[in-house]
Amino acid sequence: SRIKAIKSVLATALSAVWNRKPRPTRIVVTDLATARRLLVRSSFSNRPPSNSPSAILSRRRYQNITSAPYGRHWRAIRHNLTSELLHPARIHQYAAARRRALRCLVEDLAHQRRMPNSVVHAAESIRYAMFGLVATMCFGDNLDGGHVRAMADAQRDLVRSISVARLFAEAKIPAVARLIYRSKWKKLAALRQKQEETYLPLIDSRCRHRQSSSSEPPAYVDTLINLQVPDEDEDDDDPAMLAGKAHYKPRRQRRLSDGELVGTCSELLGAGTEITASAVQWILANLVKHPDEQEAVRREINAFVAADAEQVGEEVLGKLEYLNAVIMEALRLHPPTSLAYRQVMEDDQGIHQVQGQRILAGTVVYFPLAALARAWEDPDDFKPRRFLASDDNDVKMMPFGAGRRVCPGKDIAMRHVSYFVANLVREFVWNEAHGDHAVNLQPHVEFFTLMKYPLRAHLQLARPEFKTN
Ligand code: HEM
Repeated sequence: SRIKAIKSVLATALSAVWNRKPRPTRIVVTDLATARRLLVRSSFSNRPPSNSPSAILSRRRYQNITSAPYGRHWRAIRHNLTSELLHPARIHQYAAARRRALRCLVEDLAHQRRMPNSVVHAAESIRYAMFGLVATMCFGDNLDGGHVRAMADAQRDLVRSISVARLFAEAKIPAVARLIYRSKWKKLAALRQKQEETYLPLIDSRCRHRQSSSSEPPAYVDTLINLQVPDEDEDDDDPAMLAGKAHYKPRRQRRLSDGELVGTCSELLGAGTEITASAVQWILANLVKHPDEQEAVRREINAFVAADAEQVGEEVLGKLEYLNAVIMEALRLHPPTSLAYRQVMEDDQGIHQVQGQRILAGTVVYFPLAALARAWEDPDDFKPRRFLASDDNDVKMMPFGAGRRVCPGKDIAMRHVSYFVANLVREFVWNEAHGDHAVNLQPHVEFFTLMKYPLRAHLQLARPEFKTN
């Protein structure tokens, strides 16, 4: 154990002295108007190199939409997502999958509430339901339940390992860092390996039996398998490309490699599950803390949905103004992605000044989304009504970011969040549990902003005359 201790002291000293890269200048923007002005500029279209496990392990060869530098590859994979899976005309095609996921979740919660101590562990149940739904959108129907759970666990382990990946990302000489932190590197590589082993058979089987039935909506993987992306090695000197012209066609194209396919699917599962499930939890947690607001949401739903209807249908969601106000207020107070950030690119319109400081190309600029959403009266209070009074131009927040890198999943995220919250409030009265199980609104900020103490509550059937389970 003494040798171990000496090794660990040596490792810390070594990494402190010569293994850290010099950091670029960093600036935090805390004023919403400035944030909006900057984020829509073309020079604010890039993020710093990604520190995700997949990017680090592939020595930044596997890029997904979030990690890809602004350019042709990013444009191709982002356009594929927004014009295929997330196209507004496609959203309804996954309604059956949403309904199935909701039914399983309601049954699970109803089952838990009948257990002896009756405290429902809602956080994990919501996350698994959301994961099953997004996995269907990603890989198609007919997924085996055990396989989905294995993927969900692998995904969570990868999210948890982000701080470890950062250690290697920040190393000046990566080979030395890999030597010093050999066991951490091995663990990281094993996680990624496990992910590949669970995803690749699904991708392969999709290649062989694509869209087994014509009624099945296309899966994300189908679009990725067919996707042609510009060849990395091609020169970036085409004038049409440089001018961002729509007719630009790269000379050489290629398909995504297996590693890129896994990384891009993992991005959809991560964004579609962790962030959305976290948003649902924050909303329900606030409704537990504010039973009067919860009752107002339920009253609104019951005014639009027949008492014996199986569910709050998706066609009703747009009419539920109070529910929407509650969702916006929770996103304002607890944006599940707490930070947007950019690495400034060269700009032909000159140098920016922010808060009296010159921003040069290469500077990393942070936009803390929760702090930017405080320009309201009583900013710490949960007051959904403020959104009933404001029109779109008046909405002083941006939980989905802004500019070219704005969240492409905004519409589907709002659909999933409102559908799940509406139905969960219609089925159950969410009451505060006591002692250690009481709702605690403290955040845990990592890659996403999760609840530090996952949501637990006492659930009571809201319409006992109609059997939930
Ligand atoms: C409530 C749920 C969600 C919230 C609050 C959220 C928020 C965000 C934010 C703040 C960003 C960074 C934007 C910026 O830098 O300006 C982002 C990026 C992104 N989001 Fe979401 N998101 C959510 C759900 C989703 C879903 C469901 C998907 C996929 C279906 C998704 C896919 C992405 C992707 C791919 C990016 C990177 C975009 C790029 O770099 O071009 N998000 N999201």
